[in-house]
Amino acid sequence: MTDTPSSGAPDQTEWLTTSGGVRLRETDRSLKAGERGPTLLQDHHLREKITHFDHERIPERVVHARGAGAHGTFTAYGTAETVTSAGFLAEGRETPVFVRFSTVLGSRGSADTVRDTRGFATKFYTEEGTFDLVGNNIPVFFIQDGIKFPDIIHAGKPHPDREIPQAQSAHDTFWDFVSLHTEAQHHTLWNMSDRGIARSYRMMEGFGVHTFRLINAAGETSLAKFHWKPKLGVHGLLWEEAQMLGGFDPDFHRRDLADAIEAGAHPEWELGVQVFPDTPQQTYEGIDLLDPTKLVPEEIAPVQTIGRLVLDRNPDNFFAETEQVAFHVGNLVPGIDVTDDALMQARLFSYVDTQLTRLGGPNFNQIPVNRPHAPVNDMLRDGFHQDEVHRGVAPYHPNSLDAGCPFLAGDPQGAFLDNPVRVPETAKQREQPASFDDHFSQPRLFWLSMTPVEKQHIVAAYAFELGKVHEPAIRERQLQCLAEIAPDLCGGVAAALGLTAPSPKGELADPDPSPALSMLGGSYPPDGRTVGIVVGPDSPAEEIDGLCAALRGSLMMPMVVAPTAAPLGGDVAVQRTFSTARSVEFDALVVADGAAAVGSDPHVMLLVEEIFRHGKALLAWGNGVEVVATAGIAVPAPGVKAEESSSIAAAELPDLLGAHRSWERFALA
Ligand code: HEM
Repeated sequence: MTDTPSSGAPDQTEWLTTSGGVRLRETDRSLKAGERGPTLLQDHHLREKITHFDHERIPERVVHARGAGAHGTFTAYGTAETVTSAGFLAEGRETPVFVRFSTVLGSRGSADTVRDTRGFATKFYTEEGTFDLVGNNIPVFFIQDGIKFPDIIHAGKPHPDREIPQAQSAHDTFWDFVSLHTEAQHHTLWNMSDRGIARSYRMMEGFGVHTFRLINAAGETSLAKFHWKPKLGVHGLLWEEAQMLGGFDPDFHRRDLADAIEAGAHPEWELGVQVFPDTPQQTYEGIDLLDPTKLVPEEIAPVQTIGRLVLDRNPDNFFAETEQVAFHVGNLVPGIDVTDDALMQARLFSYVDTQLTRLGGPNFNQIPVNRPHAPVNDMLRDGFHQDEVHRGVAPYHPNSLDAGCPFLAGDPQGAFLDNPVRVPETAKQREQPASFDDHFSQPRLFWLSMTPVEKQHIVAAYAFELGKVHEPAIRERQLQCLAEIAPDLCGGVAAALGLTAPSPKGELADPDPSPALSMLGGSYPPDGRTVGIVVGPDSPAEEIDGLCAALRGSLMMPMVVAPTAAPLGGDVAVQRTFSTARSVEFDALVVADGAAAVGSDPHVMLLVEEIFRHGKALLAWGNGVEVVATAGIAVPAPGVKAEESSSIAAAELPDLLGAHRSWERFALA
């Protein structure tokens, strides 16, 4: 587990030096007049060390400040070649990538497991230049026009007077805005679902959100939406787990990503596209493709997979890579272009603008993680943090002094060609299409597509969030919005708040549910799942060792939980003691033979009880079964089993973890 740094040997030379390379014989004591001082201004090493430290921090991102990154490779299937000429999507082409996952609202040091949208930004270092797919784990957005971005973010961030609450949407200003600006209701509903509290970055879908324009080799265009589909399925935490993790392990997602990669359980996604004809209306089946608060159900526009992403390397240095990476929606390659989506258009301005401040000037593309892998010859010169030593005398075009170089490329040389999309003859206006006024039919589609347990979680999430809102008028206004989405949703939330549910003012839409929107169903590999193994002092060390090896062999991550940190039997490492373990770290718990010796230790009882309550797999063998019984849990129950041996437990776990939880247990409760 990555409690300690593990990213390899430092790359410094053997001797400690100044930044000028002069070797130092002392770094613990400053240069003083005599033993007792004062300290001398001439101490260059002291001044350099302190000055550099004083300037170590850069501004955090104005949004998405908290994140974690990883390197990997994208391999194209070639199935997109009919719709785009992008070279990196040609069959078999392998492209290095860097991905940064993030939360939106919290500061750099905020907890990972808060209820929020997650960023999913991918930098493809293609041979034709850098392509950034800067997406989220939710396919729709709060606003239809980028001019509203400062408004939604100001509303979601902590209140400006006291700078609280941190990384939360459960407060007055957020609900004030989304209940007034009702186009935000669809995205908000996704946030209130278990998508808002992802189990892991590895278990999230990703979406480009906007509609892009693709151009193929023949110059034909189509419209498309990008989707990332995780190999491990889409899973959430329970709200109680998310809150507990905020205290027990605020770095839960960051740790999970790094640990899984280190354990060889490399996270994987398939990239897919929904492709639509590029018609003048830019609609599909009545859905406006330029409205980023709307999705196109997969049932009417299937996602066609076009490649595979594998993340297999942790960054060596968080600041250099994860913190300094600079994504930009305008980083496009030939074959992929933007559309007139007014949200996307504002983003084209915002990212570089903010990075000029965040990364200290205009040369941030020279930072290693941002450097294109394609050759660069850009005639951009000088400025803060200029690392290049440009040769020649003529950084202008045209010129005759540098032999006319650099040349402009044409079509056959792989230039990015601006697609000659027709701009309608029209007046300048601050307006939008009438279809953008429909704010409730798609949230209703989402609600109708949920399973009963997902609906239960959504009602509970609204009840929690609105329960934290102090202003009664805001709660009531939000309840009215819920009434426009679904009276049963509104009724459930109103009952939990002790309020009367209002009736809808508008007519309810009648969309066909989209089962693809549900997170439930399917069975997935157990890669990188953590399994706690509770042992007693006399548990069979060799067997425990074998169990750990078997779990690691199936890419799971065992953690032995023992009364003390002393290695079991002298050489089986213990990762958690009873007092440092908490159930929320584990996807499953195995109680080993020999554990009965600990009797009804309150930590172990709590561990077993929470694992059961949270619907996680709970296995025991030998007298470990007595521990489960002492905790008051009947064996067997769905996902709770007494096994004959540790090897049977190891064999059963992948299946039990495949569905993430024993959902039947919630129905029983
Ligand atoms: C569909 C809508 C949007 C999505 C999917 C999205 C996604 C993201 C993601 C994933 C990041 C984190 C990038 C990273 O990891 O470094 C980010 C950062 C950011 N986004 Fe957006 N965003 C959206 C809308 C907007 C809009 C409308 C604006 C402004 C008009 C905006 C401005 C920013 C800014 C300023 C940052 C910080 C960038 C940095 O400092 O590097 N975003 N966004």
